[in-house]
Amino acid sequence: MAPPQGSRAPLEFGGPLAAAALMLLLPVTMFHLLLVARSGPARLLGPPPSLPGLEELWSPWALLLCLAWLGLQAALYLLPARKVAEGQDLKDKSRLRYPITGFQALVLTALLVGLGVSAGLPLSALPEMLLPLASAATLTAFISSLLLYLRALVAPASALAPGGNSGNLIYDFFLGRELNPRIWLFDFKYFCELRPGLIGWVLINLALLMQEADLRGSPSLAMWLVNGFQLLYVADALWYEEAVLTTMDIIHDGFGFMLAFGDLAWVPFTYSLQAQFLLYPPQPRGWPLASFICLINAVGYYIFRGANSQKNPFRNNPSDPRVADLETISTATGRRLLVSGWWGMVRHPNYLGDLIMALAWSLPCGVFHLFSYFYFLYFTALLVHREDRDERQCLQKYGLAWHEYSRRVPYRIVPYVY
Ligand SMILES: NC(=O)C1=CN([C@@H]2O[C@H](COP(=O)(O)OP(=O)(O)OC[C@H]3O[C@@H](n4cnc5c(N)ncnc54)[C@H](OP(=O)(O)O)[C@@H]3O)[C@@H](O)[C@H]2O)C=CC1
Ligand SMILES: CC(C)CCC[C@@H](C)[C@H]1CC=C2C3=C(CC[C@@]21C)[C@@]1(C)CC[C@H](O)C[C@@H]1CC3
Repeated sequence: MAPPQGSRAPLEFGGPLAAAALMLLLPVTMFHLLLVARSGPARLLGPPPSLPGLEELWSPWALLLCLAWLGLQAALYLLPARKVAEGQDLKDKSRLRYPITGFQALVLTALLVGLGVSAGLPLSALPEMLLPLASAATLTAFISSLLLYLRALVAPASALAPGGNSGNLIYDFFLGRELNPRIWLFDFKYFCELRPGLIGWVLINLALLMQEADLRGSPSLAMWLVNGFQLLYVADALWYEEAVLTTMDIIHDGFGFMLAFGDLAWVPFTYSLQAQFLLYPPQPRGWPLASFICLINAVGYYIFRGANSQKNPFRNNPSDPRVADLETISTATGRRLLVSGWWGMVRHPNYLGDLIMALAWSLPCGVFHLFSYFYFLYFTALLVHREDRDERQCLQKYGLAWHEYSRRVPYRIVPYVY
């Protein structure tokens, strides 16, 4: 991992002013999207048709529901694990241990929700509560970030993240100071990255599907497609949960407002926008078009999974038989870089697959509404920026070897384009 840099680390995300602007803009954008989504046909640009009153934005019940959800997911996290995985080497060469219970949590949540619905739980009423739930999640993210910031004040220097410790309060609050805040096996960042937000996202999607069934007699084909594609994505992330231990969020970034808000509020409430959109103008889709969209999603998934299933086993054990035949280059750190297979096509093949899937999730909503392409546009910007950050971190880690890799694999995300 990157050496400790503290206040000497170059500022990312445009520095303190941009961090302050993002802390305001991200929640505002999320509420804008939620407001226009329910006023169908949803328009991305321009003001929402009506502004909500305070009673529509805030409810103590929504806060209670949000906390109960976090409590349930925390309890599922702590269930006996099928495996306890080790993270990457820390600064002191030690490794943290992480329970692998994500997929189990998804299945148990599905069982509990199934039991609840059959006992009369009105899941299709959930979409009516999205605004107050988003407010509760945003408040929870702000308070958690504050507590995390305070906790970092007494953390040893070795526990701090390479970025996020500039000395500027706003910037450090945004990026997060402590790398792996945890109490024993309960790792707050790892927990938030995968559980409450991702599982919450598919639950909101399901509630929207049920609401559409209530409204129109049965869910539309477009709604089934969006639910199916996104469930596959979330189930995949939880099935391959261990892979998140090699992402930059876990090995490089501290846990601050960016990830707390991203995980707890942004993911469930904006990643479900396509399903929210589909509730209003009915989107009749025939099977030929649906099959074509499924094909696009399958291609994206094939690249995404193929690339991640080469890099993750390779990082855990370079002699793993699944990747032992791939060509590599050595680096001065002793770690090697893959230069063949998916990682010989572009330098971020997993991002390419992810973007193709993002497109497939918007297509069921038609091609005339920019709103349903919000996720695709945001995600393109996020991944281009993330790739650029990763590129700089890899250049710092691997120096000449990274130059050599970039020479042999000149394109970053899209072959012959970028
Ligand atoms: N849906 C969403 O909102 C988001 C989804 N994602 C997805 O999450 C997944 C993880 O993303 P992310 O952590 O950003 O990126 P990666 O999983 O691609 O990890 C980047 C790291 O991989 C290692 N690496 C890079 N090139 C090579 C190579 N040629 N051979 C071996 N190792 C290499 C480097 O770390 P090192 O060498 O130190 O191991 C680098 O820092 C991706 O599939 C991405 O699409 C990501 C962000 C948001
Ligand atoms: C609010 C800001 C605009 C930025 C927030 C970013 C976060 C939403 C994302 C940062 C990295 C993420 C990853 C995932 C979800 C989104 C966030 C948290 C995955 C868990 C999605 C599923 C993949 O299989 C793994 C991803 C790891 C990174």
